[in-house]
Order: sequence, then structure tokens, then C-alpha cells
Amino acid sequence: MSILKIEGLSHRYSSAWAIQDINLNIDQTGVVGLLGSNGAGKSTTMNILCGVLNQTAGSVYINGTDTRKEPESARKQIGFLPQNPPLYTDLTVDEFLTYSAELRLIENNKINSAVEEAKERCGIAHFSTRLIRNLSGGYRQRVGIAQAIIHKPKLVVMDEPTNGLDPNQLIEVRKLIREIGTDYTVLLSSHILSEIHLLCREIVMIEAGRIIFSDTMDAFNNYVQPNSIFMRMESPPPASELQKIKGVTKVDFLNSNQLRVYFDNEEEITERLIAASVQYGWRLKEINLDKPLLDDIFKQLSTQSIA
Ligand SMILES: Nc1ncnc2c1ncn2[C@@H]1O[C@H](COP(=O)(O)OP(=O)(O)OP(=O)(O)O)[C@@H](O)[C@H]1O
Repeated sequence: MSILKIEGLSHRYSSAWAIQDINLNIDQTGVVGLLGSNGAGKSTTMNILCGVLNQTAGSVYINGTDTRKEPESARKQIGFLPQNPPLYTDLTVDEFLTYSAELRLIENNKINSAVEEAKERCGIAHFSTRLIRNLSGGYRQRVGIAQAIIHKPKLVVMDEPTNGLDPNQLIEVRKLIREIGTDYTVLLSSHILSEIHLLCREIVMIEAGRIIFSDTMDAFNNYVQPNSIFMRMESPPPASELQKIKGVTKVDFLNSNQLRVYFDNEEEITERLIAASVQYGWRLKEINLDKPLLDDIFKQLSTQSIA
């Protein structure tokens, strides 16, 4: 059964559509990244999933439960870390997590063990009696994650969980999210492609309220085929000679020994360049197929969707 199924989800604030016809199916554990620039519709989607906002149209099922028809039951199966987690900073970590467990209607005799387990999982057991206001940003975010998993939900939703963290905290919180993803299905939003790339098994790209790409990270990496080759030669020929080679469309000299060759068909292009170098004595020292930059793939997909 699907852990998360979204069908034809659309939402309109007063006048404009924020998201339109979003469809998604997640049926295993791991981190799935929801990537989009500011205003793309990430928070709107997540707020609907978590029952904070009622959609204009479409359906959301958490572990088979329709969030609209059975909101209470759906909410039990979801944990939410909003963009600005509502942490009560005058409470200690233990007090806050106990309160969160009560809100989640965990039975009284199971609250202590749920709090201990969540603290352990999130590496905050040593801060049990510390006031939240005295914790660093990274540790506050761990408390936020602990409250999101305290009731062992089927789906954990995290809205931009690393926003505003300093570089060290960022590394630690990302590590924790990756660990959480081994046991839970996590839907994480971010506008940082490299972050999604680091953390996620699958990527869902949303732009102007619509999904423009949804597949595994590997499929995303292979989406744009390379179309250039970097070469370093001790005696490179003039560009006109390289352009005579079948498939070569353009040659850019980076300096007197390094150049980039563009081609329109990957098949055997490397072999042809190497063979020509041997035949004409160009003294080839280095040759690499350029991998497209992640940001270029993102740009291409975004432009395609808007065009
Ligand atoms: N309460 C609201 N009333 C009217 N329009 C809204 C409201 N909230 C969001 N919007 C609009 O809906 C669209 C989607 O916004 P949303 O916050 O979901 O995007 P986002 O991808 O989460 O962006 P960000 O990363 O900036 O939060 C935007 O055009 C935004 O201006």
C-alpha cells in the first residue's frame, strides 16, 4: 500500500492557483525531496498533506487514509516539521517532548519511553533538562525532528529543515535526516538542489505550482546527456581540424593546451578523438566527458516547463 498518494491536488488562494494537478505516489522508506524555487508551491503542498490547509481540489491519502474524510486518523500517521517549528523555548527538551507526545495522544504509560526513544534517535538525550531557548539552532532542529517522529508516523514531512543553520549544524542535521530516512518515509522540501542531491533517493521538482520532474535521483542525474568533452593536448591542432571529425559541432580553446569539444551525438566520439590524436600526433594528455552540472539540469527542466 502507498505510504503517500496524492491525486490531482490543486489549491487556489484568493485569486491565483498556488498548485495545480499534483500527483505523487511514495511506497517505501527513504528521503524524497520536493525541490522548487521560492513560491513554487512546496509549503502549500506540505501544509495540505499535514492538514494545516484544506485543498481546493484533489485527494491525499496517508497510508490509505483520506486526509479530508478521516483527518484525525490521517494526522496520527504523519509527523510534521514546519518551516518555523513551534518550539516552546521556555520548556526543557523533556517537557516539550512530553507535551508533544500528549498532543499526539500517546497513552500515558507509553509517553516516557516514546520521549526517551525520540531523544535517543535524534542525539539529544544529553540535553533532556536543558531549556530549548539555550540550545543552538542545530539542536533546536533536532528537537523539532524528535517531536515529528515521537508517535512513529508512517510519513514525516519536513519543510526546509536546514534553513538558517550554520555550516556545521547543516552537516549534522543532514546526517540525522539521512538516518531518519532509513526507518521512515520522509518528504523533505528544499530550494537547494545540492541538498536534495545529498539526501534524497527520489526527487520531485515543482515549478509554478506544477510537477515538472519526478523520478529517482539517478534518473535525474542522467536526464541531460553530456554534450561536451574536455581535452588537454601538448600539440593541439587548430579548431578547424577538430571540427572535421564526425559529430563535432564546436571547439572552444580554454588556453593553448586545453579545449572543450562540443558534439551532437555521443556515440564513439571519444574514440574518434583519441584515434585522431594518435594519427596526427596531437599528444593527448587528458580527455573527459563533461557531466552536466546539476544546476544546468534544473534550469533546463524549469525552462521547458514554463515554455
Ligand atoms: N496565504 C496565502 N495567500 C495568498 N497567496 C499565497 C499564500 N501563501 C502562498 N501564496 C502564494 O502561493 C504560491 C506558492 O507559495 P508556497 O509558499 O507554497 O511556495 P514555496 O515553494 O513553499 O515557497 P517558499 O520556499 O518561498 O516558502 C506563491 O505564489 C505564493 O505567493
